[in-house]
Amino acid sequence: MSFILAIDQGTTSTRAIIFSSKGEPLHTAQQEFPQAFPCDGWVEHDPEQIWQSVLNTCREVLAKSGISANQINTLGITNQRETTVIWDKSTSVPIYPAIVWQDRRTAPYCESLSQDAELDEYLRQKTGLLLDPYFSATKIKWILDNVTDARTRAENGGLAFGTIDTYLIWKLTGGRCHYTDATNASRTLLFDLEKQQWDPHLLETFSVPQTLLPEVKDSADEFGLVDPTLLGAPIPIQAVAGDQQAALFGQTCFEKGMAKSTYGTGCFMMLNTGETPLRSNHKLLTTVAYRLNGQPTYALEGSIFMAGATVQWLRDGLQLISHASESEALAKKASKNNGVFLVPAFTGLGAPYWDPDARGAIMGLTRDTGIAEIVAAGLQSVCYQTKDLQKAMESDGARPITLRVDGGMSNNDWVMAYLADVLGAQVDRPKITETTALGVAYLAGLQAGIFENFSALTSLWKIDKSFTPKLTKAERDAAYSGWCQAVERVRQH
Ligand SMILES: Nc1ncnc2c1ncn2[C@@H]1O[C@H](COP(=O)(O)OP(=O)(O)O)[C@@H](O)[C@H]1O
Ligand SMILES: O=P(O)(O)OC[C@H](O)CO
Repeated sequence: MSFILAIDQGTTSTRAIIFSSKGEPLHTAQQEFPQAFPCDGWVEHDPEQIWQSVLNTCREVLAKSGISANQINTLGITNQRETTVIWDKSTSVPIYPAIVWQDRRTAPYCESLSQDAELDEYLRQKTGLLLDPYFSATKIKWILDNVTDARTRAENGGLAFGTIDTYLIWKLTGGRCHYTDATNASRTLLFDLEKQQWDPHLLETFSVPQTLLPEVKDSADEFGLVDPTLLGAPIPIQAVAGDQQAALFGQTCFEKGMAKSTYGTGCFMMLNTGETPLRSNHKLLTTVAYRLNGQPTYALEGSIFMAGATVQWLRDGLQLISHASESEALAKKASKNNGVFLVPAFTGLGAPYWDPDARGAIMGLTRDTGIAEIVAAGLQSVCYQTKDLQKAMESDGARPITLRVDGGMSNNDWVMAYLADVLGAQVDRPKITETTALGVAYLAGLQAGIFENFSALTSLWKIDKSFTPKLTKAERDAAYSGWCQAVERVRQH
């Protein structure tokens, strides 16, 4: 019997899950950790608390499973992406809190470079990304520019940079290994997508010394052995992938044209585009989906900031519901075609608009509008935003042939049915919606020889429910055009 331990280090919580050799989640431990918002638009995590949550959940899941660390064949790490940590190599102590992907503090710096059309095009071609505080490069620069002596220490080789995967590998191996994988590297704004190496021109542009950077490995590779004093055995770390890429892998979207959309706090839609990177002309991101045996497979990604978070706002902000799941019954009661649109631009709009100054709005209110209509409009906004991404992908010449969904909000049947309606396409929900951890477990299992190949994994994907479109094209177009008009009214850029 083989066991795989997957660590899923997310934005608000850490999970450790033990999977069987058939990809079944057997035991789970989860721990939330604090978020810090020290200034308007700033979001920080304490890397030490993240590390403790990883240790705690790994120890807890082992203890409650009755499986000893010696019986764990392999370990995989999947993580919130872009979040930036810099630490001292000799003490392993971070020199500043982790700057989280949502943090907007470098917006003025990005703005100051935004007139440089040449740089913009260079970034698009080399990294597949765009100039935005979301990615790691400007966060690294901010730490080096603002922490006393940091730049000198970095230039002298005393500091290390990592996204969360890299920091965890460092800690788990007792400071022996400074690695990342190609999916995480491809989110830094410093990585050449085609050459698969750090780009010297971008290191210079963002004033990042090369000595800070980790070695970039395949997503299934040898990332070192866990220090046996931590979990009780030297478990090999054999897979690393950013969480959205891991979800694509867990959904077994191995063929060009297969897409997944994850509905958690935000929504991340990712389409496998095969072995050649496809640059978007519609502000989608080009990214590494996974890299195996030195060969990258690429993806097109659309990132939406508010999906489940809109439901949280309906619950905590407006107090219209007490539990996220109540939204489903309420939405069913809403009058049809009521003309109410909720644009959840609470922190601006993500793909394909990238408008940081847009703000939220509810439009089309009448005397008949009640709680049900507002809740339904909140849920529908997630579907319309996915439609925006689908359209952008199509305009880039990449139509998804399948759409597989996962994440907490995908359990809402009303939302998934409306999603199929708005997209005019079938939406498939698998039995296991914990696809992020599953994806990295699959990668670790491939490296450890537990799974033979992609077809062994494909056969493990099982459908829970398919949603097929019921609206006519005219109805679909009318609803979507109402959404587009609502978005136009909140846009600033
Ligand atoms: N039945 C539901 N209907 C609508 N939203 C839901 C439902 N269940 C969970 N959610 C939303 O999904 C999110 C939780 O999903 P999860 O995948 O755990 O997110 P994350 O990993 O980003 O924390 C929450 O924002 C919650 O509001
Ligand atoms: O931690 P999540 O699931 O919200 O995912 C965060 C993304 O990786 C950010 O790019």
